Amino acid sequence: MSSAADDARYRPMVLIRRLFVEQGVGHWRKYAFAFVFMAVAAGCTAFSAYLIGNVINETYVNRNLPGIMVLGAITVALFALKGIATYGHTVLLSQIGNRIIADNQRAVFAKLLREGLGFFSDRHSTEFIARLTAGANAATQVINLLVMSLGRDLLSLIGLVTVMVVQDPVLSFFSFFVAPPAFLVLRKMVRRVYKIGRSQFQGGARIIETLQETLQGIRIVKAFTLEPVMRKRFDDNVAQVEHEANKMARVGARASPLMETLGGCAIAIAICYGGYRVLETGATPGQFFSFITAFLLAYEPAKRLARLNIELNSALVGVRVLFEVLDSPPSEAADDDKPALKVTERRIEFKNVDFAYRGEQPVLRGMSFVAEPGKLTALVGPSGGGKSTVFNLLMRFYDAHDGRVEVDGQEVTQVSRRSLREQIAYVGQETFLFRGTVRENIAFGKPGATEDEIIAAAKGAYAHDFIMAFPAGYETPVGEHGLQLSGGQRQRIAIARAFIKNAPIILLDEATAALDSESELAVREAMDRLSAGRTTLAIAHRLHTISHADRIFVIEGGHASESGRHDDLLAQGGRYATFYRLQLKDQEQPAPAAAATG
Ligand SMILES: Nc1ncnc2c1ncn2[C@@H]1O[C@H](COP(=O)(O)OP(=O)(O)OP(=O)(O)O)[C@@H](O)[C@H]1O
Repeated sequence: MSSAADDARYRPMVLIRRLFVEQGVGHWRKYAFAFVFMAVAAGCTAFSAYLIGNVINETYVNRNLPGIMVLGAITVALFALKGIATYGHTVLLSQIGNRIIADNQRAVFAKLLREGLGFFSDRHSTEFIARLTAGANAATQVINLLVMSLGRDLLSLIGLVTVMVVQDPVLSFFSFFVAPPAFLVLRKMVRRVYKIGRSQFQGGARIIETLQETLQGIRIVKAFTLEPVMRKRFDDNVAQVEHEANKMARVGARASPLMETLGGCAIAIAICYGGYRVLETGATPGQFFSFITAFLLAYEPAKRLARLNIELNSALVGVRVLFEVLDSPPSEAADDDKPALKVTERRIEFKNVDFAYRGEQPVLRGMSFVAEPGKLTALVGPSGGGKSTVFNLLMRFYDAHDGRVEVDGQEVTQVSRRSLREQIAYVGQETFLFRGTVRENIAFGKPGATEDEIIAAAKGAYAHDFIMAFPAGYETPVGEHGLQLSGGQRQRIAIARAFIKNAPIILLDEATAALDSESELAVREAMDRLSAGRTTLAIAHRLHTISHADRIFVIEGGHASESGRHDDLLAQGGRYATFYRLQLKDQEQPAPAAAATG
């Protein structure tokens, strides 16, 4: 729910002012040209209404054929000019609109990249997609609505009303009596439209959410035959949006009967009183027809202007959402002005670190350990013990609440995030491959990498041979989630990506958990090569994968409860020894059983 302060910050007038000041003003030259074109088009419309009077008089009163011919020629010229002017302002406004959409999309995307991990774990990713698309479009819609209304409609109205007043001031006065009641009715509808617009927007966002979630989890959806469940979810969302859209249509159209009746009254007055003046007072029929033409032509722009508030309020829902995204302070504020991390020895140390993701629930409690330079240090322990959290703090996805996380004696919070992350190569549990080719995915580790570097990295990760076996080799597309590759192949491409980064610190998070023995062996060999000579911190669930580690820390309850080499820990007969025995037993049993750690 939005607070009262937020509501004040996002009042329609505030949003409109910000839109123009922050997004519209930069395009003022194009807007000025567009206004000139709109003024020309409006002038043509008004003048054509004025000319009708002359046409009628020349035809019926003066019976002047050459005069009628001239009027015909002028009409062609007028409409051609109007066509050119309409083309001009339409193209200009579209160009400005497209630029504003693009700028907003860039701004929202840049904002998202400045957010920390906490921001994303609290929200559903599709929320951003809905905001990115709907918000950016709504900004353009609002600006164009206002520009078109003030430019095209208001200028046309001013021109046509001028013609009406020139032709018959008294009749004009009587015809305008319908305006005040029409405005009163429309005012009442605006609030309701805004409310329905918000709920319509949220429904639309949920449709995108369900769609994206289903696509991302399509394997699970199919494997668990969840199609009916997903269809029901989708149907419910679509039905809600349809319901809101119908409601919006009803409310939006509710004014029509009254507006049309009032319009009919005004036209009837014009016809009766104007006809009476022609018949009884000798006014020229040209005047009368010109007035009626101007009146009828003014009817549409007047209706559009009267409904402007409704249209605006419906579009402002999206603008508010857009500004809410852009206004919130980034949770990972830029810190490039901090000194860069200077890696000398490559020593990592956690000193009595406390941390909680949420409120009072501590995840790390007095976590202390050292990863010695150039050595393999393993973190093992039960699921939820805090192993991945150690990585999160080391890469500064989150900051420790107490204690120190140091690299070569420098506290990580005192150096810039960029310089810290540049020194770390990370291979995660889930291998994420970006849309693109194998080559591009490896090169993400080092933008601008040469062909030789890419091949060397792939060879280092034992990936070169299988990549070359693909018909397209390094140019093989790997799809949005790398679906065409096996788990082991994806892992090795991820390791190649870490290889090419050539960072002094390596973080490996349970990279072999999902692999069969053969793939696991290949990936382990690749990881061993990657680790050689670098400081490596590895999270492992299957203890045999790190039995050769230089030092193993058992992480339990948010701190390191035991540490030592594999053999020493076994000899100690503590928690590590228990885990190890349990895992051995699991492996001996034919039925799959849950590993004791993780
Ligand atoms: N983003 C988050 N927000 C809130 N709580 C979190 C978040 N990430 C992890 N936690 C919680 O922190 C605790 C430690 O999680 P962590 O992922 O560090 O454990 P782990 O030892 O790596 O577990 P696993 O072996 O299962 O991967 C868990 O209780 C988990 O629920």
